Amino acid sequence: MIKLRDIEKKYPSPEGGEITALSLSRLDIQAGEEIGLAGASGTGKTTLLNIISGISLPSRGSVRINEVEINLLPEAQRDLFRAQTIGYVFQTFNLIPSLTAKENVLASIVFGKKIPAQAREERCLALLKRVGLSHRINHKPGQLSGGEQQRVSIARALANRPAVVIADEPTANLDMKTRMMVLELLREVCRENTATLIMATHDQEVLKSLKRVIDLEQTKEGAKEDATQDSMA
Ligand SMILES: Nc1ncnc2c1ncn2[C@@H]1O[C@H](COP(=O)(O)OP(=O)(O)OP(=O)(O)O)[C@@H](O)[C@H]1O
Repeated sequence: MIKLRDIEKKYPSPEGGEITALSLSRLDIQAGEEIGLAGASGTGKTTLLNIISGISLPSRGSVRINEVEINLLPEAQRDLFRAQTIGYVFQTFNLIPSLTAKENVLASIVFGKKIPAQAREERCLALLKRVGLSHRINHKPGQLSGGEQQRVSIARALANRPAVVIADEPTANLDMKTRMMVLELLREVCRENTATLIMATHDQEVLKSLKRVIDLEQTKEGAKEDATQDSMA
């Protein structure tokens, strides 16, 4: 359901010339898969997540999600497609500081779907309950722990019942105990919603627990031309 072909992402270098942030000949991801993205700092993990989600466009190549070539969509349509299809869990949570946990989740429901206000509210409360935060719905991000904020951001990412959940280092800012709990929660809720999960991480324990890992370091060095080859960790 996700197909990437001949992807290249270049950025202008501050010193002049260009930086190739990502070069990937082919990547296919099936619906419902759980994928880990590995590779040292700077190998292009965030770049790839941003390209899959349509946050940024590749310099070359095509990105198809459910047969829609998102890199060809005008920006407004691409934004709507992303809001309806993709849930993004950011490393730094990216919650709106002035809104409560419930309002943060509510704010991310796409109004284009014409969901009645009461149903929206019920969905938010159900998601916050699912992530174990029924007792914190009126807390603002500054009144929540790191693990709690990350759980709000998971609830928010799922608010539109996305087909694809993208998580960029979802456990990086959490302590050891919270890390595995947040990770398991993320995987469980994706399974319940039959959502595809794509997760960039440096965490070797997390990578070991995943069936399919794509190592961008290897693709970058040319050791592995085809990133669809899996590494069973
Ligand atoms: N806007 C930009 N302009 C110029 N270079 C950029 C830009 N964004 C990223 N890069 C470069 O592209 C490369 C890939 O960056 P990216 O953030 O995707 O790496 P990453 O694998 O996610 O790293 P990390 O594990 O440290 O988060 C890096 O070398 C980075 O310096």
